[in-house]
Amino acid sequence: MGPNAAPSLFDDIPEPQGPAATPAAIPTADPALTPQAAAPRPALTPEPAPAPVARPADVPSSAPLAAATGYSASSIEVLEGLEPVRKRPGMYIGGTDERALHHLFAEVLDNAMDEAVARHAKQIRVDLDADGFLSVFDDGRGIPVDPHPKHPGKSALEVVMTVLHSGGKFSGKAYETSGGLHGVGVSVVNALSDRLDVTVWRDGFEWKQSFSKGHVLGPIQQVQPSKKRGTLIRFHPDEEIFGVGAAFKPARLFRMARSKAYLFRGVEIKWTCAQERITDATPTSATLHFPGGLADALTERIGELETVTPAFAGRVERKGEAGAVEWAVSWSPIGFGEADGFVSSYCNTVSTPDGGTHEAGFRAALVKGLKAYGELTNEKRAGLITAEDVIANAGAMISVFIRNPEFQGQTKDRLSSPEGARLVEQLMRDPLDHWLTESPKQANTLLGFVIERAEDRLKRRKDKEVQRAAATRKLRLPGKLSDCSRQSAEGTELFIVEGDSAGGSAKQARDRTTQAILPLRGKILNVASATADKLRANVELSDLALALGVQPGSRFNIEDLRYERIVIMTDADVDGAHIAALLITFFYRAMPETIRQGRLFMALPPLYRISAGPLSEYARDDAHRDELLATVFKGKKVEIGRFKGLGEMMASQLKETTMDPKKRTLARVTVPASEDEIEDLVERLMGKKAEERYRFIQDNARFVVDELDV
Ligand SMILES: Nc1ncnc2c1ncn2[C@@H]1O[C@H](COP(=O)(O)OP(=O)(O)OP(=O)(O)O)[C@@H](O)[C@H]1O
Ligand SMILES: [Mg+2]
Ligand SMILES: [Mg+2]
Repeated sequence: MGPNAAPSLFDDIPEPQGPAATPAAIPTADPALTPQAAAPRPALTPEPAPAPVARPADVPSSAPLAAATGYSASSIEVLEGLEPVRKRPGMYIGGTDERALHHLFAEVLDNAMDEAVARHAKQIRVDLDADGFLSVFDDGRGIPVDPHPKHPGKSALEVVMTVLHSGGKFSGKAYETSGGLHGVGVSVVNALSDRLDVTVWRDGFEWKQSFSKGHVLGPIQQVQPSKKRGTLIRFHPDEEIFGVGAAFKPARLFRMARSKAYLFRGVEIKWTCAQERITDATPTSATLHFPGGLADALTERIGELETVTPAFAGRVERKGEAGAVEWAVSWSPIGFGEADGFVSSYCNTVSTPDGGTHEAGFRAALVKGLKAYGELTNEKRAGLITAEDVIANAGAMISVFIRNPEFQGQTKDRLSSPEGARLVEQLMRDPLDHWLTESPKQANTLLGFVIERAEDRLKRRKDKEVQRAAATRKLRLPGKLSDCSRQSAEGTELFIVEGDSAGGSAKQARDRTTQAILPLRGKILNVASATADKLRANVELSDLALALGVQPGSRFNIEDLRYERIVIMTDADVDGAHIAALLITFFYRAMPETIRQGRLFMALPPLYRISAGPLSEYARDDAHRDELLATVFKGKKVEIGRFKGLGEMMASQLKETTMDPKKRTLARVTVPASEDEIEDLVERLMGKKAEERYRFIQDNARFVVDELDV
């Protein structure tokens, strides 16, 4: 950090919207985050001595070998039909967790979307019932029901549902640019459902067939004459695979359905969900239809965030052959929610969270376009720009339609067709050049912004080099910090304490080698509602960042952190809790990575000291006190002392109860583990809806999460 770093602190922390709120980032318990320290790893078992194996020289035929090891031709199994799917679901849906469970919906919805994109269906209906069954209907052509030429006695429908690699999307005759391509999707859903019913309307009739765990329950039924068209798949995931109680999450289904509607203007998705399944703000019914496509999706995502320029959005179809690109991108100086930027990409309406060639093409188009514009306008610094600089603060959505795409795996998390990059780069370049030259003012603003990112990056790199070179030299640290003597971060802790007197006790109680103390003197702000300007001006918070060796906001880098752990140590009273809540909020807003990586803790100082003669114990709260009185001190004449604050404790007491790693208990601050929950949390804490946030805080007014000894 340079000498005038302070004014640049906090300049890119998202501004909160709505009225003030206090505690935030009050995470829920997450057993996955229990530290390794608390649960020692099992010792490695010693290398096993090589098992005695008969050598070929000793045995003329392999028969005795087979007998000895039990491994012979009969050990090699061939799994029939859908058995492999049930035996190894991971290969088909990436696991059996919540994400995998929702992938079942993606498969069925993808098939319905393929009908829509091929312009045979206009409407899709998604419905989650009270009994946990999920239905997807589309008014497309309907899965063919006539007898299959290669599977006598079976309808095409049955083949599609029970035979892997059966489908109408291999040749490109029935579909042009489909998300489906393996002929696997819906058969996998069938294999992993304890019940699946298909209804098809076509050829003048309604048809029906049912399955369980991939097995057909009876031949296809011709139910009644009907003029309707379409396919309805209603299914229930098998608890044997996904675990007892596994159930679809309405919020997640809704989000998936909504993003599909954004990806193709020609479709309307009707959503309904049984009220009793809903635990959050997800609507029970909605019609999703977005004629504005990705441009609308981005607008919604950006909300009222300040952006550098109006969004750059467009859609281009390739002439003569199948292929199209649609995109929308905007840049935000303060980041998007908890991240600096994001790229959401899709191929043939299938979400590709791990990116791939289309994202590469997108980045290449932007970098080349901006550099070319820089040359045109004689801005030499444009030469510095890399893809990283262009993308860092961008919020981008990109959707491509290509024939025969290639993905990694059945869950299609990453697009690997080289054509993805070529297509996007080619089709985007002209519109980008036009957009830039059409409005030089906005183009210059954007170019300037991106160049700044590039210069920042270069400066950061240089700073880091300097920092390394001066590793042993004293860094510029706030005066009130009592640093520890160890140079590396490993095994070190920073205690943030409230007030000078507590700071004094903590200084005496600490282990100088590994424990540093930073007393906060003035009032810290209500960080949840303060503007970035106010945060910047707050000396206490600036000093905290300096002591930690990091820059808050988008330039935060967890590797800069000077300590392994950060411990908030405040008095065990209401004021202390308030300050702790403000600090957690600050970390959550300005350096959420510290929480995500489990580096932020709360100390748990005692409130009472109870003694009877030579016997003495500390109690953390009233309940703990009562428990001790009823057990350890039962029937004894006791003296109870209440600590008014940390500063009142003797250094030895503070050490013994709160700071000594061998005796104390710390609480780790965590955030909910799943992406969904984090998104929800961010939405509620940072979002525009004050009443939402208020309710959330009320529901979660506690922060001690995982108690653990570290
Ligand atoms: N809603 C639908 N409307 C019409 N045909 C469908 C529908 N759903 C499935 N099909 C037919 O069933 C075939 C098999 O579907 P399945 O999902 O198993 O594989 P796929 O979509 O071809 O490829 P992928 O494994 O990549 O999803 C499809 O290719 C299509 O011909
Ligand atoms: Mg499919
Ligand atoms: Mg199939």
